[in-house]
Amino acid sequence: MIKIDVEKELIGSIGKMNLDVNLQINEGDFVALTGLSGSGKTTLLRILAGLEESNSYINVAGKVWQDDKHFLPVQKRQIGFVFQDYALFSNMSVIENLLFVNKDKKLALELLEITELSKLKDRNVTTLSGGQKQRVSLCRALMNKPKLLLMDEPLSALDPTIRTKLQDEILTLHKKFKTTTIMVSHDPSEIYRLSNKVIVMQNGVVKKEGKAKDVLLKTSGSAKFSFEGELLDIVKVDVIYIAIISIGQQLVEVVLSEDETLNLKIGSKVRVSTKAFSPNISY
Ligand SMILES: Nc1ncnc2c1ncn2[C@@H]1O[C@H](COP(=O)(O)OP(=O)(O)OP(=O)(O)O)[C@@H](O)[C@H]1O
Repeated sequence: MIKIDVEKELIGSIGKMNLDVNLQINEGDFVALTGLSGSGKTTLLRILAGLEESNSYINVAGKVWQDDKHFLPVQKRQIGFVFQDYALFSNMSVIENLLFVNKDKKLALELLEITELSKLKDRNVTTLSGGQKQRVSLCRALMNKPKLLLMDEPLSALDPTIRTKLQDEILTLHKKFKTTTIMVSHDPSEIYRLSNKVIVMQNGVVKKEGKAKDVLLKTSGSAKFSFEGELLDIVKVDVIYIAIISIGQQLVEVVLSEDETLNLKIGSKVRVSTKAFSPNISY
């Protein structure tokens, strides 16, 4: 069990903001941390890692990492950290990056095998693609068998195909090593696939907590499905109008009557939903 009671006064974009988070996380949980920009997600990870001062109580598997008398420094907190920008040692090869953390060559080779990096093990990390670098970073974070793996938007710089592949590898590694994980993500499909618990932060506090299907799904009533997107354009074709909406990586067209176009503004967020097979659009 991981018990966290974090307090810190932050200076937010509209003035002072209290980061005030009280959580219990079970060992082996995969927690997704989400919420608007500036809500305190990265600061929470940094506090857990011991990179930031705060008034906090942090207890991991019965060991106090931090309370009003103790402050375990970052190198003693058995954590693995994966950042968006990889943070690899650029003068080293793939395997050297891993062995720098821990000399366990058997574990290093096993991690490289799972993430399909075995053939690249002697390559300098600067010659790798973004997806390969992030795999190395993930393997390196697991080399000291952390009690807690912290990942701050690890896949957000990668293109969608590579991203899905890395999600699969993260899942495989999580099943094998059962490392308790907290991952910051803004991507609902990623959160749904990976996590067994979602925490939504807003202005420094936990706004919602629960399983992805209870926290993230917005379909309600008789709506069969529903997507959020951005209205890019409305094009007139003969007597009808077609709204062009970007949803994730896709462009979607929805036919509208002239009346329906009146309240829509190009650039605004819209929701495309369907009841039975008749799509409608609301804003
Ligand atoms: N050490 C600090 N002292 C005071 N304020 C801070 C400190 N660190 C961060 N902040 C402020 O706290 C707020 C939360 O920042 P944080 O980076 O944790 O947000 P976030 O939810 O991770 O945002 P994003 O999704 O954009 O990365 C920001 O307004 C930031 O300026």
